[in-house]
Amino acid sequence: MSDRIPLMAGNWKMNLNHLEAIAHVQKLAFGLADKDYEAVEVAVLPPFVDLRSVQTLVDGDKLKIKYGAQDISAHDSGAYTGEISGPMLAKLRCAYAVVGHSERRQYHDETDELCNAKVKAAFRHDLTPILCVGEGLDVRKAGNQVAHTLAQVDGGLKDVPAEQAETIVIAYEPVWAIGTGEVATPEDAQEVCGAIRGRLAELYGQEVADKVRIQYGGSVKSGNIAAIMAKPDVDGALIGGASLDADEFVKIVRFRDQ
Ligand SMILES: O=C[C@H](O)COP(=O)(O)O
Repeated sequence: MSDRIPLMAGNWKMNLNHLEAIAHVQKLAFGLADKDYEAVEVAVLPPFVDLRSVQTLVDGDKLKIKYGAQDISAHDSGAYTGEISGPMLAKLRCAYAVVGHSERRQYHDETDELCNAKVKAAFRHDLTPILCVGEGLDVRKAGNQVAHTLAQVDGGLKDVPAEQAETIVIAYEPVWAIGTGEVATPEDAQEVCGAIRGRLAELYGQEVADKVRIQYGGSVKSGNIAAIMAKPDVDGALIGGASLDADEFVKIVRFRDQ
């Protein structure tokens, strides 16, 4: 039995302004106010402009909800218009920074090389990267999902030492299942999450591989989370659309109640 603590992270994407963010986190806090969820770590990943509001609420009310950013610059400062740096996120006491979400790879041409630089930038500032990997529909149809995803893992972790790698979170998100309602089967999720852990063992040894949390992402809802979480190599979920509904997100966090 794994002692990895599941991580349920809500990726709000480009939704909820800073006022809506406050109302939303208050609803989550209310829904998670008892002790039942303590064995699950809960995080929200709001747009950058919401982070200060979320920080103020979490600090002020001593909430256990963690928060992080949806992206991070590979650079620490300088003439990079529009970018947000690791030191800025660390100053806001972010716990996490998402790296290489498929929407960044698709719409902003983010490569494995850039993702690797962002992973290192996050570690430089004590932020935990959530490295997103996963195949598109064409790759899945060709049956190459494992090789494709492991190449992204290799690229993202290049020259990352074991003591950092053991703290990373990897999110397996088959692109064809994101926002489509098309959820991967628990077996699909396990196939690739298990392969990712196997690759981590090859790269860093089994002890490190056993510490890394691997999430599944793609049309997760309260109705399918329990079956996905029953798989041995799935340690949580990266939740998009369903995380915008506070009641639904709380139900996902409480997957063990089902
Ligand atoms: O980061 C979250 C994923 O892209 C999944 O999004 P979704 O739950 O809306 O399918």
